[in-house]
Formats: sequence, C-alpha cells, structure tokens
Amino acid sequence: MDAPTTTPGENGMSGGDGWFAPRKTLPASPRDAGHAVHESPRVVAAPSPQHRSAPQHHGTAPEHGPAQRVAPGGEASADTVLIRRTMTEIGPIADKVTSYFYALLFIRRPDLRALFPPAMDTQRDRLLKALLTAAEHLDNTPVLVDYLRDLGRGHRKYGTLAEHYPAVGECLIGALSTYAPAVWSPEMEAAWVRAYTTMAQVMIDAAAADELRSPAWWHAEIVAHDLRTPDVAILTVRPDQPYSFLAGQYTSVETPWWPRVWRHYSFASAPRPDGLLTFHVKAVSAGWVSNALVRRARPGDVIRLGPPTGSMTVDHTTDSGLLCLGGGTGIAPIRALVEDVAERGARRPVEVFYGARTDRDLYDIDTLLRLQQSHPWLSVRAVVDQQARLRLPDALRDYGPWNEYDAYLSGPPGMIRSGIDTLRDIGIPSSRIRHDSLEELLVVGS
Ligand SMILES: NC(=O)C1=CN([C@@H]2O[C@H](COP(=O)(O)OP(=O)(O)OC[C@H]3O[C@@H](n4cnc5c(N)ncnc54)[C@H](O)[C@@H]3O)[C@@H](O)[C@H]2O)C=CC1
Repeated sequence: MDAPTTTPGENGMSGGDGWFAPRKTLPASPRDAGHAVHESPRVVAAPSPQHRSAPQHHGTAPEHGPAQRVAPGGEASADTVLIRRTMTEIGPIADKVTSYFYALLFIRRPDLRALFPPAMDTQRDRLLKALLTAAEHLDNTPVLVDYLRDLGRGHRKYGTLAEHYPAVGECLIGALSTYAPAVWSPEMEAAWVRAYTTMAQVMIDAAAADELRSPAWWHAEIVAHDLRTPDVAILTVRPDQPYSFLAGQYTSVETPWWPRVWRHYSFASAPRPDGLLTFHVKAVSAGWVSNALVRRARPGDVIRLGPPTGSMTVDHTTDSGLLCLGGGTGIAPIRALVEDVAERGARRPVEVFYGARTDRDLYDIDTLLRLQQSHPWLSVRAVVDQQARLRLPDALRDYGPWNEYDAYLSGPPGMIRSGIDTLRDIGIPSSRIRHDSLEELLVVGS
C-alpha cells in the first residue's frame, strides 16, 4: 500500500481550513507565546534523567509548552501514552509511512512540492526523526518547546508558511491512521490532533517572532577555499548581512548545485570582527553537499546559510575547565570554543583531545598547536588511531582528574556515544557533558 488511496476529506479530515487551522499572527506579548491552543493549565513533568543534563539554549527559557495533559508525578500523560503507542506501531514500517505521507501531501498540495529537494531520501528520514524526537519529549515541556522553536525558525529558509501547517497535519494523520489501524481510534486521533496543533503553533509563533529579527536565510560568498587533505576543505565565507551566532553552534548550508538540499556544519571560529565565517567540510561518499563544497566550490561562489542553532556553547558564568574531544572534522566547533575562551581573556584550563584515524587526518593540528603556544591555559593532545594504545575517548583515562571540568564532545556519532560512556565512567556527571544532538549529527556533513 505505497500509493496514496485517500482523497481530501477522508479519514474524518477536513480540507485546509479544518481542525488544524493555526493562528497566524504573533501573540500580543512573548508571555502569550504558545498559549493560544492550551485548554488546561501548564503542568511540567520532571525531565527524564537522560535530558536533565541537556544544556539550555542561549535564548530565553521556554515558558509554555505543548501536550499539557500530564499525569501527576511526572508519569506520561494520556496523550503521550497514546502517541507513543502509534510510534511503536509504525516504527518497523517508518519508511512506508513517510513515503505515504509525502505522496498524500504532494497530491493534495502540489504547490508544496517546490519547497522540498528533488530527491527526498534524507527529507524522509528527517520527518521521522523530528516526529520521534517530539514524541519522545512530549511530556518534557522545556526540551520540546526549545526543539520546536528551533524547528519553526529553521523552516523559514524552506519557505514554510503558517498556512502550510494544516495540510501537513492532515496528511500526517492520514498516513498514521492508514499504517497503524490496529491502534487507531477516535481517542488516538484526538490525541494526535491536540499534539500536532499545539506543536505547530509553537513552530509558527517562533517563525513569526524570528521574522521580526532575522532574514529567513543568508547568502554567503566563498572568499577562501583551502583544501587541507584530498577530502577535507576549510571554507571561509562572507554573509551578505550581519550573522550573529555563538561559538559551538552550527548552521545549515545549501549549495547552488543541489538546490533545497541543506546540510549542517559547525562554525569553526568564534564570531570575528570582520564577520567572516569558517566551516570544515569532509567529502563523504554519496554526500552531495559535502562533495560539492570540497571538490567544486571556489571563491566567488555563493551559498545559502540557515539560522544558527545548537547549544554546545561555553557557560561563561563559571570558571570550570573545559575538556574538549574533537574527532575528525568534529574539531571545528572545538576550535571555535577555544577561540571563545581566549577572547574572553579568562584563564580557564582548556584540554583538547583531537582524534583522527591517521596523521594525515589531523588537518588542523598546526593551528591548534599555535594557539597552545600563545595560551598557557590550553593543552592540545592528538590521538591517532594508528599509533594510539587507546581510541580517542578512552585515551582520557590516562589523564585527569576531570571532576572540575565541563566536557564538550564533537565528532562521529559513535565517538560521541562512547565518549559519553567514558566520561560518565570517569566521574563527570551528565549535567556537565555537552554535545550536539545525535539526530542532527546523522546528517551533519553528508
Ligand atoms: N564538519 C563539521 O562541522 C562537524 C562534523 N561533525 C561530525 O564529525 C564526524 C567527522 O567524521 P570524520 O572526520 O570522518 O571522523 P573519523 O571517522 O575519521 O573519526 C574521527 C575520530 O573519531 C574516532 N571514532 C570514530 N568512531 C568512533 C567510535 N565508534 N568510538 C570511538 N571513537 C570513534 C576515531 O577513532 C577518530 O579518532 C562526522 O560524523 C561529522 O558529522 C561534528 C560536528 C561538526
């Protein structure tokens, strides 16, 4: 059943003006943000241990959140239980559900096809990951609201408008109800409608607020292209308008050769007075964007950038040391963090472990060693797989103690996972470990 068989209005769904119609205007004050669709008072469940450590975004703390039907004592709310039941049901057939969802959407709203890339492979993955992430955090209001606000802001660059959300919601429910018939019921549908409507409103409000402050995207001219290894290039770009971000964050990049295909890259420098931005890009197999940026891009080419995002930033309210692990091109944001500490003039110890498979892959070691020479508080150690007794995260065990340090991890997802285990094992609490979202990393740099 891969082809859509429903037509608009089936599955109890109305047309574009149906029950998903969102409020399009900005709330009167920031305190009203996200409130419009709530019927019950705000109740925030205790964050799960896994997320208690999640660093806060640098913006204002979220005040309101979706999915307010939270049971007392931090148990999952009735809606969350229902929604997770659907997710369990569709998990094994997720590919089919997402294909069906997009087929429904493009049949009902052919005009929306132009917002998506010609090839939909990664896009399919992303929808599912966004859904799973939202479902996972449904009762964890601050985390979910942060996530949705980022998602709403990030969707501006695709040309997403408030009026698109009803169609997306209806097709999503159409796909879920078709592929989860065993668990689907009027209650299940009502839970999804409530959750989607509220989540969509948070995204719409975040996008509307962002529109008052920032462009939807920036054009940026490549001003330098430095091929450091046959596969790794360092690109320096000049945005056409001021671009403000924090060291440790990342953004999305679109090349002229693959329109509407966006990939994430971290800023490899702290904000500079000349406004230039730097990215480290490794060409990976089947990576359209990364291959274009490494092998095809030249000074003078113009790329597009989305807004900055990510919370792997330095907490300047403490003077704890920074323990930084950068694997491969994951060293990019670590270098930005080092520059950030240097610019503040703080004498906090910063210990960088730079992991690579071979000597040749340590493409940025010279810069880091130069920084080490001029900053006595900085120590840089290279861990090369071919020579090391221990792989990158395990190498930490030979040094320390690390109990006065905040840890920053950046690199391949496997390295981050084993890094988290090692750090916990050597006594660094989760609340002091920072890294980018693993979901995002799966498409970083491809
Ligand atoms: N370009 C950028 O701005 C950023 C890139 N990244 C991510 O960094 C990664 C860089 O890839 P490559 O340069 O090819 O790195 P790589 O695969 O060559 O590995 C770099 C280091 O990580 C270690 N490592 C890899 N897998 C491991 C595992 N499962 N357990 C323990 N250690 C492991 C290796 O031993 C090596 O020391 C990509 O996944 C990219 O998405 C992350 C943040 C920013």
